[in-house]
Amino acid sequence: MKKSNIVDWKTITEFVREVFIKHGVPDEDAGICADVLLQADKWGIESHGVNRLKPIYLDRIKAGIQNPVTNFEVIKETATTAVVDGHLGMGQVIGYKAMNMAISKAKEYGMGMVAVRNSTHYGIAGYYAAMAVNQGCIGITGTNARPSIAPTFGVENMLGTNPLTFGMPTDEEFPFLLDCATSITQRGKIEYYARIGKDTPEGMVIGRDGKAKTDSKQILKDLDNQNAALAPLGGIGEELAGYKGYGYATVVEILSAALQQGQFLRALSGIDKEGKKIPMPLGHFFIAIDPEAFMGLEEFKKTCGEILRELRNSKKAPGQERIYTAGEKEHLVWLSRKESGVPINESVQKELIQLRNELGLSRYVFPFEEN
Ligand SMILES: NC(=O)c1ccc[n+]([C@@H]2O[C@H](COP(=O)([O-])OP(=O)(O)OC[C@H]3O[C@@H](n4cnc5c(N)ncnc54)[C@H](O)[C@@H]3O)[C@@H](O)[C@H]2O)c1
Ligand SMILES: O=C(O)C[C@H](O)C(=O)O
Repeated sequence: MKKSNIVDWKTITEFVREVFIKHGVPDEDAGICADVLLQADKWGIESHGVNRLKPIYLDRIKAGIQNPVTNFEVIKETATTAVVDGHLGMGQVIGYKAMNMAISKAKEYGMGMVAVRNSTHYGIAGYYAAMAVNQGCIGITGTNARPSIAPTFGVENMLGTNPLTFGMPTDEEFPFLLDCATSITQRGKIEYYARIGKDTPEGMVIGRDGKAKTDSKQILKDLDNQNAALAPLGGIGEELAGYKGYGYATVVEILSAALQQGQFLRALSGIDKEGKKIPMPLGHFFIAIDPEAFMGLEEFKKTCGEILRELRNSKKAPGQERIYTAGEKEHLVWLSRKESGVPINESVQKELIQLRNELGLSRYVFPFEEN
């Protein structure tokens, strides 16, 4: 077998699924968790893919701060809304079920919204928005997260990197899918930089002294010790309108916590006064809107497509050959990876081999191993 850092989709999906099962996640749920995790890699979002299998999900299950078995409890419901308690189960399973609930309500009543409490990290927000799009709906979702972003004029990491994510069906091959944090960068990207030995670009992270921080490994420690904070979208201070990112991160924090009366801001640090790891009961929200309840799905798709095409066809900046719309680059990455698989960096390769050996999954031989 020729050595390669690329693992085909079937192998990596089965492996990740089995690893979740070995950690106590029931079969069907393990399939959902693997699907959400690997969708990140399919779209080229390395920060939230297989990179995070061990450090986020397995380590948290092992530390007893996240339950492998998900108890999805609907605690309040109307025709168009619901509040769900996830009981610290698997965030991906909770997110999947909650968005499905919002979609069913939208299909029946035009709109549906589900607020979730006591959840855990749900991975890429775009997965859930895309679920709605695949059912012919507009999908909107957000989540709070452990404290990372400093408010404008502050240096304390207070807000999560809080993605605010929108998916829209169009008449094109791929949807409009705007899926990003409300900070310039997010923790997963800094983790990825640390894995591949890269500094974090200046302007994304500040220390308590207000000065830039760029050492990726150190930033991750400092975020936990409250000695670093991420800049909101727009950056530090008011000059490039960082208060807009700060404002949107706050919107996500409010919608994630206040509708379901859950924890927020520093209460989600996941670390107690003695430095011990504790659960971070996260909140999410999921909204589905059925364009059929307005002027019709086909009409919506057509107008949406026209807007996107007009944007892409507008005049390019000097030296630029192409204008993209949100979701397009991810679609292109998928097309380029579809037949091959996921590239795995050396640091993650070691983790996968170690997991395989520890869990007795000897039937998996990865293409990056020595023969
Ligand atoms: N669960 C959590 O707590 C959490 C928190 C933060 C982020 N995340 C996830 O992390 C992932 C990455 O977030 P990020 O902030 O690093 O995203 P990012 O900065 O890479 O931005 C990605 C978005 O920008 C669009 N985009 C990129 N280049 C573009 C261009 N030239 N023109 C038009 N659109 C363009 C992409 O299509 C995509 O929608 C997301 O999936 C997000 O949901 C999760
Ligand atoms: O890591 C987190 O706590 C949230 C998010 O996934 C991020 O990468 O910032």
